[in-house]
Amino acid sequence: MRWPGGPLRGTALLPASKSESNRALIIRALAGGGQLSNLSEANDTQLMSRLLAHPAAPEFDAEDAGTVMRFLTAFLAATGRHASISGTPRMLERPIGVLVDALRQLGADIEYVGREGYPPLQLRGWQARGGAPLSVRGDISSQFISALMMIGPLVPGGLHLQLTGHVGSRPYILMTAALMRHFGAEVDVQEREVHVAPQPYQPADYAVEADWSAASYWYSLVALAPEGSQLHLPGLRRQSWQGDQAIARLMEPLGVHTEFVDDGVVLRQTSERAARVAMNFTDCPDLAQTIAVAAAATGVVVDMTGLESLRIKETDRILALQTELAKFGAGMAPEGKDMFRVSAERLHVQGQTVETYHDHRMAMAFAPLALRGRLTVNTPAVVRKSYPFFWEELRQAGFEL
Ligand SMILES: O=C(O)C1=C[C@@H](OP(=O)(O)O)[C@@H](O)[C@H](O)C1
Ligand SMILES: C=C(OP(=O)(O)O)C(=O)O
Repeated sequence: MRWPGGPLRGTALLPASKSESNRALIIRALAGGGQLSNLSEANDTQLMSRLLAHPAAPEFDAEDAGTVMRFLTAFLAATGRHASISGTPRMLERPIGVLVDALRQLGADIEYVGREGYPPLQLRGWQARGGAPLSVRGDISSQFISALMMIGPLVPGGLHLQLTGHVGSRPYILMTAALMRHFGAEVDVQEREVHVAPQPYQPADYAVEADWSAASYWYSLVALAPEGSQLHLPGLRRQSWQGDQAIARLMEPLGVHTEFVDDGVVLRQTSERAARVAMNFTDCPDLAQTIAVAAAATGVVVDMTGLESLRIKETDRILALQTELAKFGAGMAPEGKDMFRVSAERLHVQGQTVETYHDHRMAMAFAPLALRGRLTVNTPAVVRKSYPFFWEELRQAGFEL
């Protein structure tokens, strides 16, 4: 792919939020009704929708979708299903023990088919128990906590979670609480405690917002594009439940200003770039790849912390970033405990090929480098997980693909 030159301008279409969509689908199934509009086109959402259409199926394939694996396991357990649930080879390397332990304490009969602590799982019904507080680690994946919260209204006496460890991805926990309340649940989230009352969900309608994580790639494109670039992204809200709205703040030092307009945002490139910044991704891990590549390309040195969960996502994202950034003369070096410094003297884009490691975010995070030279992205179809029409939008924006 390559960019023909000149500023980047126009409007780009975003997919709807897959995190909101996948929560709304689970909650609606438990509420027994409600109209969901603007559901995501992402494969992760299409998959969730298809699987929930046949809840009595004997086998479920969560593919490479973490939210599907974790949310559906809790849903199937709490609704007393007898079924197996599996996924891609990578999914079988992503932990699920914290969730299984908690579900067992709530009365679910679950067995590991293979390795202890990992999918695939065999579910054999549930004899609901409730009442006692459950201690749940918050430092592996917030998806375990969200999964438990969503079945909370079905737990006799309600659900009481005590969160231990350093809680990551907290905005996703708050998003879960917000959507549950929208469907009539009573949820209270404190620093280390979550309470869900045993009050049934009510059917409700919900219109899903556009996806801020997907928007991050357009922020990066505006940051790297020639002077005078500006872009309109419809569908994003100023009041958002998505923690990845943090991209608006994180991209200021990389030279992108956000203006909220009636129907979304307008991004403008500014000439004000920081020489060096520190950023923590504990609350927004999915933005780390976007920022790492954009920082390397704009010459901003970024000290990144809060990256612990990146090693257990679609791929080991730290290793993938280090390997692929090195091809462009950029580095992501460990600096003491838990910190990585991204820096590049001068980034050279001259015909390199980016590997994507079955990770949609690797493909989309590196794509903006095409503004600086000819670039090949291997297995581009990986974007289907969250943003199936990403390449089509780039073509519309003027890229030669
Ligand atoms: O709940 C969610 O929708 C998500 C939570 C985050 O995962 P972790 O909680 O595992 O960090 C995030 O990375 C993922 O893309 C979506
Ligand atoms: C980590 C991600 O998704 P999941 O955990 O739901 O597979 C992601 O979309 O970046």
